[in-house]
Amino acid sequence: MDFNSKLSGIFYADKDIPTEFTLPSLVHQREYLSNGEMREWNGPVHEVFSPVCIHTENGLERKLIGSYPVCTEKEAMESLDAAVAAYNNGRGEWPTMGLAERINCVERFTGKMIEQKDIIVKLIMWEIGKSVADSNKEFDRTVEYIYATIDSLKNLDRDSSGFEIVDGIAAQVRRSPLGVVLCMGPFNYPLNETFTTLIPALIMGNTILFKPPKFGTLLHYPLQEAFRDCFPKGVVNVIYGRGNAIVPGLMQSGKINVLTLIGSSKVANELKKSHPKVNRLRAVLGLDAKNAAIVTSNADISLAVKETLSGSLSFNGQRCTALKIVWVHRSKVDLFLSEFSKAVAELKYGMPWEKGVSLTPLPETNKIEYLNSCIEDAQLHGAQVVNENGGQSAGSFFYPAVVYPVNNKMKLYYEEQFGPIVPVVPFDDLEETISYLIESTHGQQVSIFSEDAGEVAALIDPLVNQVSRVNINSQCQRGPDVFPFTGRKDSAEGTLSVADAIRSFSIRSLVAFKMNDSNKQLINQIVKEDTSNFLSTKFIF
Ligand SMILES: NC(=O)C1=CN([C@@H]2O[C@H](COP(=O)(O)OP(=O)(O)OC[C@H]3O[C@@H](n4cnc5c(N)ncnc54)[C@H](OP(=O)(O)O)[C@@H]3O)[C@@H](O)[C@H]2O)C=CC1
Ligand SMILES: O=C(O)[C@H](O)COP(=O)(O)O
Repeated sequence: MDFNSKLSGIFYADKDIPTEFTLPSLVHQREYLSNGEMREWNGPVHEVFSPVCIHTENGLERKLIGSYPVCTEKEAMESLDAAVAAYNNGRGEWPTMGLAERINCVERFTGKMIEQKDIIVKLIMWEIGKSVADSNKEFDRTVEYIYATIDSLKNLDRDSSGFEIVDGIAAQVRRSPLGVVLCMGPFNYPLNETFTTLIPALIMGNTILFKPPKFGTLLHYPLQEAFRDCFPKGVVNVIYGRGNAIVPGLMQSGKINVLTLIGSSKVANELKKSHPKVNRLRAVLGLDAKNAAIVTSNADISLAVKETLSGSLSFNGQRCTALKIVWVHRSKVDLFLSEFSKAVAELKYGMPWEKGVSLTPLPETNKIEYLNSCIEDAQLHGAQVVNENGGQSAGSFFYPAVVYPVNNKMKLYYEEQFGPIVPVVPFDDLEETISYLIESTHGQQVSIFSEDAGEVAALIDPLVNQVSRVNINSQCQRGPDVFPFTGRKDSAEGTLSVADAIRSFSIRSLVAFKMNDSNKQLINQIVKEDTSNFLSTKFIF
C-alpha cells in the first residue's frame, strides 16, 4: 500500500466512530447572549465542519457537527451597548460590587462550567481536532487558571488599615477596572486562551463583549447560560459571526476600552489602528511567534531531539510557543536530522480519540495548500524534505515534513508556519543565530541546547534582550501559568500570567490623604467602611 492510501485509511466511516466519542447530536446553536438574555437568531448560520473527515461515496469529507449564528454588525453593536451600559462609566452594579462578591460570581460560574466538562471537551476535540487527552488537559488547565487567579486575589497582601503612610501622606492603592473589554482568542486553544483573558478582565470589574474564534465556537455554547445566570445583565455578552465582518465596526465606535486578542499580529494591528482614540485604548495581546531552537556543537543530541520533537510538533505545531525553526551546528546536523526523522516516524498519527495519538487532522481548510506552498518555495531555493513520507497528505491530515537546509531566501525562514513543518538551518558560528533573533520581527521565546555552561551563559545575555523567555535544554512553552507570559517586538503587548493578567485588566488609582487633623478623622471613619474592593496598600502592585 502506498503511503497516501495508508493516510486515507486513518479516517473512519461515520458508522465506525466509537459512540463514546461521538457528539450526542448535531449542535445547531440558535441563540446568543446579549444584555442578560438569550436572544433567538433566525438569520443566516455558519455550518461547522470538523477537521475529522469521514469516508463517503464522494471520498473523504469533513464531518458536519453543527452550526452557529452569523450575526451582523447591528447585533454586535447592540451587545456592545449592553456592555457599555452595564459598566456605566464605572458606576454599574458590577464595577462597584466588592471584589469578594465578584469572586463569588466567578466561582459559581466555574462550578457550572465544570458540570459541562464532558460536552466542552468533546467539542474541543471535534471542532479543532485536538486529541482527547489534550482537550481534557486544556479544560483542566483552564479551571486551574481560574482558581489560581481567585487565590492570588484572595491572598493579596493588605494591612489592616488599608493605608500606607509616606512623607505624611496616607495612600490607598486601588486596582480599578478599565471599562468595556473586547475579548477574542485563537482557534488552537479556543477555551483556554479565551478564559485566560476573559476571567481576569471580568473579575477586575470590567464588562465583556466576547467573540469566539471561527474554529472553536460551538464549545462556548454550553457556557452562555452559565454567564447569564452568574453575572448581572450585560456584564458578559457573546457575539457570533466572522471577525472581519463584525469587529472592525466595534473598534471604530470608540466604545471599546480594552482590546484583548490572542491571535495574529496582522489582525491586532489593523484593529488597533481602527480605534478612533487609540491612545485611550489598552491592548493586551498575545501574538504570533517564530521561536527558534539553537542546538550547539556541545548539545546532548538525544535530549535535543526529544525536546524539539514535542516542541515543534505537539498539536501539529499549532501552538504560538511551538518551535518553528531549528538551528543546528554543522558538526551535529547529520546526526540530528537522522535521529529527528526517526523520532517523527515513531509518532502516532490518527483520529483525535485514539489512544496515544499526537498528530491529528488540521482544522484550517486552506492550511494544507499553504504548507505545500512553503515546501515548494523551500525546494525552489535548494532545500529538501528529508524525512520519509514528509509532507504527504490525505483529506485534512498532513504528515510532518522536516525541511533542510533552510536559508534566508525561503518563506520558512521568516514566516510562522503554524503547522507540522520543521525547518532546519545549519550554522557554523553562534553569532549567526544571535543575528537571526535580532533581525526577527518576532520575540517570544528561544531554546538553547548545550551542555557547556560557558556557552549557555554567553548566549543568555544577548538572547534575553531579544525574547521574553530563554529555555535551557528544554522546548519553549507557556507554563507554568504563574510565570509571566509575553513576547517582545511583534509577539505581544502586555503580559499574561495569573498575577500579570490581574494587572493587565486594571489600573492603579491612589486615594491620598494628607495627614492633617481633619483627614485623620476622615480616615478613621472611612476605614470602618467596607474595604473589600481595596486591593492593595502596596504601591508596587
Ligand atoms: N502569543 C500567544 O499567546 C498566542 C498566539 N497565537 C497566535 O494565533 C494565531 C493562530 O490563531 P488564529 O485563530 O488563526 O488567529 P487570528 O488572528 O486569525 O484570529 C484571532 C481572532 O481574531 C479574529 N479575527 C480574525 N481576522 C479578523 C479581522 N480581519 N478583523 C477582526 N477580527 C478578526 C478571529 O475571528 P474569526 O475566527 O472569526 O476570523 C479570532 O477571534 C497564530 O499566529 C498564533 O501564533 C495563538 C495562541 C497563543
Ligand atoms: O496558544 C498557545 O499556543 C499557547 O500559548 C501555548 O501554550 P503551551 O506552550 O502551554 O502549549
